[in-house]
Amino acid sequence: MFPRVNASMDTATVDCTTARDLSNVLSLNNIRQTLIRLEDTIIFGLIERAQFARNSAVYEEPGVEVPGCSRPGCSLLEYILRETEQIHGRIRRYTSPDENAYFPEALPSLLLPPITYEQVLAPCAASINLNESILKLYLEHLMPEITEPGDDGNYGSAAMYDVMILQALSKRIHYGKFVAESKFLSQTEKYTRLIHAHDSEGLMAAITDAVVEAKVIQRVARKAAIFGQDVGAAGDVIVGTDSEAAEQNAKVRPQAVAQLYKDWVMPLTKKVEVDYLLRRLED
Ligand SMILES: C=C(O[C@@H]1C=C(C(=O)O)C=C[C@H]1O)C(=O)O
Repeated sequence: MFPRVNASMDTATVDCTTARDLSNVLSLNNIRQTLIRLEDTIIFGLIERAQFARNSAVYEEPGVEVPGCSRPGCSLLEYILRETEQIHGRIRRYTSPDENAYFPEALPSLLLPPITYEQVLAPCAASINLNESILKLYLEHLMPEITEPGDDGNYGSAAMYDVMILQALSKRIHYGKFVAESKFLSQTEKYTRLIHAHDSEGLMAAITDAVVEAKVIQRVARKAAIFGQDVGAAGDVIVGTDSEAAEQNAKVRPQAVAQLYKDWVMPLTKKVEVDYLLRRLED
């Protein structure tokens, strides 16, 4: 996805990186397209997770017994998340500037030769990681909102979808670094002034686009209603998309997804943007 300098040994192999023009990577339109695509991943993940009960045992410490976990007494979710990062880490996932690990201190050595990426972001980007807040938001707010209370024993499936959603949320929210860089480049003087004045509120106001935010909220609610429909072989929609039917029958409530974006996803994305900008001029 991001431009790389030395294609190293595996140019012909499948990787998430393809050479692209830098101005393309930082065009706000392209960044917005990526954010829109990530909405699909997040909503499909929520739909998958919502078919299972809350299954609190997955999150308790210690809940389900996981003898192999590197931290004694850790939850099943932590175990699956850590182990997933071990596998993905070996194939360079967390060397890409658009990926952030939940356990960055525990990343494994690489199995594939390293990639040198184009320096798209300022150096501070590497140390901005809001995953702790994302995990907290997921467990305390999102999980109770999208799942029915109870225990259906599907611990593995629940944890697997939790990991998928957590990774997608993390990518979406940390994409704020690219949004911020793009906005900084398009109005460098204005942002430089705010950065020198350490004006977080001014930066927050400058990056905020209320019209875009309103569209995001409307779009994700609509997507949740559409993706949650059952479609017959002839293309007939079995569950209606009018708002009442959608709320009642949807696999994940459209309003819950809209609320998630309004209260958490966009505010955290903007926090990433402001954190990045405050440090944008550091060496
Ligand atoms: C992503 C942008 O920046 C900000 C963050 C948004 C978001 O998280 O979706 C939306 C609008 C802006 O307030 C943008 O302008 O497109």
